[in-house]
Amino acid sequence: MEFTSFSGRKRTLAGNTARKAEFNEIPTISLTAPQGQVIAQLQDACTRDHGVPQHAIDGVFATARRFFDQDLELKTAVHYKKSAILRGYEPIAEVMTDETKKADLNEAFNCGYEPELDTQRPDGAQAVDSSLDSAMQGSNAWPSQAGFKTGVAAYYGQVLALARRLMRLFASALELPTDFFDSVVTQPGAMLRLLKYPAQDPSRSDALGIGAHTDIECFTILAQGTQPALQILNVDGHWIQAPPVPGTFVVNIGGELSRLIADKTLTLMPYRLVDMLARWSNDKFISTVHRVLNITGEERYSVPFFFGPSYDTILRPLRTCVGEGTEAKYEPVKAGDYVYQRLTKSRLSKEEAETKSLLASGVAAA
Ligand SMILES: O=C(O)CCC(=O)C(=O)O
Ligand SMILES: [Fe+2]
Repeated sequence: MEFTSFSGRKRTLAGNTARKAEFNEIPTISLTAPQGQVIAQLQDACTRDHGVPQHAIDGVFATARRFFDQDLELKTAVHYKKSAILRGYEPIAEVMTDETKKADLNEAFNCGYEPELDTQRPDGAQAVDSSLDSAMQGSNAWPSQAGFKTGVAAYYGQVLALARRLMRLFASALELPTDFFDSVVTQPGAMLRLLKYPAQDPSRSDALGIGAHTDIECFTILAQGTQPALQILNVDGHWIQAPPVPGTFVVNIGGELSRLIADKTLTLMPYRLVDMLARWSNDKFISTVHRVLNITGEERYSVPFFFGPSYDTILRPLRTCVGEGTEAKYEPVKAGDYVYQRLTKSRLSKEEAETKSLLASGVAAA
């Protein structure tokens, strides 16, 4: 059995069931960065409160519940296929995250960065800078539900501030100045996703809430609800469970970092980083494969926040990750174009994708 990621990287699977693992059972990789500096900063970030108030976390889960509880008709008013950049509502079994398998057993809502959601926005910024040209240039599709945007915004602003803090740590871990990424995260490619997995028959282990995949952006800050269903592929090719720990987030991140978790408020999981950072770091940081299998017999909610640079950023292997016999493994790519291509692949048929790109380029309208 094998998993092939978007970039073509293959991982051998030792089996298809997940075993229970101790939370601190982690693969360890060593970061060759100035360890003292990185570790000190990580400790600082991990031992302080993660900074996201519990009421904002509770609020976004309550908002998600209210949204998903509505009639299908109200939800499909913001169906993602109506959006040029695939924002909005994804009904159950329409997205196929693992393109070789069946459609995902979840319903979801996606929204992206807007200055209005950003408590640290530059003064006066009202809208995303329209000169940030990329295939992901566009606006959110907000449902009419009262209080929806407010509930999402209260959480988005807080988790965004945490993500900017973490981005500085990654700069250090990549042997770059701490502020290296600051200018590309003022209007970041940052997508918040509300997810609801229905209760499924526990004997149906072939029905995946989300098929095996790697995330697209630089890292993901995941708030899990109460049901354990997330599984990650460890270095030996075994699926291990990643249960929710109250008061914590899961951050898809490199192994060494996860040693600092202890009982602190920021939970750094043994995931490696996700695809954009793999490209940027020239595979110094490799993305981790994960999936969701909700056989708890209960509904499950989760709220991932996918954080990456502004959509007009060109991702090319960083200078600290190439040279001296290390070739660049990836061609430069514009962040937003990369995200758009990835989202499209699991969401639209070939014909739909072609129509959308014609619309986006103005050809169909002409
Ligand atoms: O629901 C979860 O715990 C993870 C969701 C996920 O992996 C994703 O949306 O990419
Ligand atoms: Fe994911």
